[in-house]
Amino acid sequence: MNIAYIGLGSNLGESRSILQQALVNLADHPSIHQLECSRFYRSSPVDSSGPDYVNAVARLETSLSSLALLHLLQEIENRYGRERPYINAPRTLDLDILLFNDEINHSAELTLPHPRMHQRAFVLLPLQDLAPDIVLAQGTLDTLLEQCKDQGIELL
Ligand SMILES: Nc1nc2c(c(=O)[nH]1)N=C(CO)CN2
Repeated sequence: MNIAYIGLGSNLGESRSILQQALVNLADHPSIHQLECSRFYRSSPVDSSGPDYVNAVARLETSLSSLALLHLLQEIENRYGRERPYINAPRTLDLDILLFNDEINHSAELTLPHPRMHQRAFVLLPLQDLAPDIVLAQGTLDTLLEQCKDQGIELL
C-alpha cells in the first residue's frame, strides 16, 4: 500500500464546504483507505493575489500509483468547476500530491516531492497536524516553518 499526503486549497466559492466534500469524494473511492485530514486553515495568497485561501492536508493509503492518483485528483478538481485561466489563478479546488512514499519524480506531469511545499506555511502547518515528526529533504517542519513565518495563516 502506498502512503500519500495531499494538499487541499480553495479560494473561490464556498471553500470550506468544497474541501469537506472533496474529502468525502476521496474517502468514497474504492482504492483509497485510511483517509485522515488536518485541521482547516485560512491563509493569505502566496505568489498570487485574490481572496484568502482555505487550506488543509490529508494523508491516505492507496493501491493507486502516483500518476493514477494525480489523475483522480484532477477529475475531482474538475467536478468543482476548476478552471485554469492563468498560473496561480483563484481556484474552487486545488488538490496537489505533496509526498508519495519516498518517491522522487520529475516527469512532465508530476514532480515529487511537491517542489514548493517546503516554502509554504499553508502546507507545512497542516502537515504538522498529521505528521509532526516528518523530515523533508530541506529540514524539519519547525525549521521550515520558521523560514516562512511572515506568511499569514490562522486556524479556522
Ligand atoms: N495561501 C495560499 N496561497 C496559494 C495557494 C494556496 O493553496 N494557499 N495555492 C496556490 C497555487 O497552487 C498559490 N498560492
